[in-house]
Amino acid sequence: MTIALRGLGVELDGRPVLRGVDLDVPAGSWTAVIGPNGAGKSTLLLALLGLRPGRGAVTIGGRDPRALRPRERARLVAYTPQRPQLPDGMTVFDYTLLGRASYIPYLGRESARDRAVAADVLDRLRLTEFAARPLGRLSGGERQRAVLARALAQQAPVLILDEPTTALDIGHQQQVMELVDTLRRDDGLTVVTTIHDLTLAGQYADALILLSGGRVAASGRPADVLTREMIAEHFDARVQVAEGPDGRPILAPERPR
Ligand SMILES: Nc1ncnc2c1ncn2[C@@H]1O[C@H](COP(=O)(O)OP(=O)(O)OP(=O)(O)O)[C@@H](O)[C@H]1O
Repeated sequence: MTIALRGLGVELDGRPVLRGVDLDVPAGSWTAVIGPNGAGKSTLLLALLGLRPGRGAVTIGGRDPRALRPRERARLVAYTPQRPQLPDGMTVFDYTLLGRASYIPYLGRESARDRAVAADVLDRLRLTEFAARPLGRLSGGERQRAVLARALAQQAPVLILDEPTTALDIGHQQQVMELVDTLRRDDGLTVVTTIHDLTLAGQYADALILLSGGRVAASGRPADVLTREMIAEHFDARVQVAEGPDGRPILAPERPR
């Protein structure tokens, strides 16, 4: 499902946070939104969901998400926020089932299929052993995977993830990114994610969009965006950029001498 933004502008508290942002995400591709703290990345994702009013046009599969009812939106787009509020007393399984809410009739109960989908997602995220555990008794990384489980249970064709790997160790980072990529390839999901780990972004995304000061500073293939000069200019960081085995860039921080 294609996603398009044209001339997006968002103001918060009377201050421009995004200005003139254009974005095209082809169906079945993965775009990573990168940029320094405060650049507007999370705001961009909320605008894609139709949850941040602003100027310009937003379409997902040709439809304006701002015009959708919550149930319709939930079937079209699954979203994980950067800092989700979790009901600490709820079990991981019941929380994952919340992802099925848009399929459950009003005043109805979840079906056997809803429970099967939730169980399958927990299995794929290696969370089955935590299914009966309340969310308040999970580690930070386990909580983050539970949030992803709820989103994947929605089985929406578009997945929008705000910093999905921040609390994860390197093994779980790889596992989550691989799972998302498998879903993209096998089920044709369209993925947009913010991510601070630039090497990880470059390894998985088809395209990067670099936001800086609310504007698009660069966009394109990872090797074209993740250059030493771009990182210095927009992140004020010194890095070495090496070419990985598949031609994708690998960044290593370099201490100033
Ligand atoms: N609800 C809000 N009201 C007012 N200003 C906001 C609000 N949310 C974000 N901002 C401001 O908008 C700018 C962009 O914020 P945003 O969260 O989109 O940045 P980000 O690129 O996701 O940052 P980070 O990497 O730190 O998560 C920041 O200057 C932030 O202070």
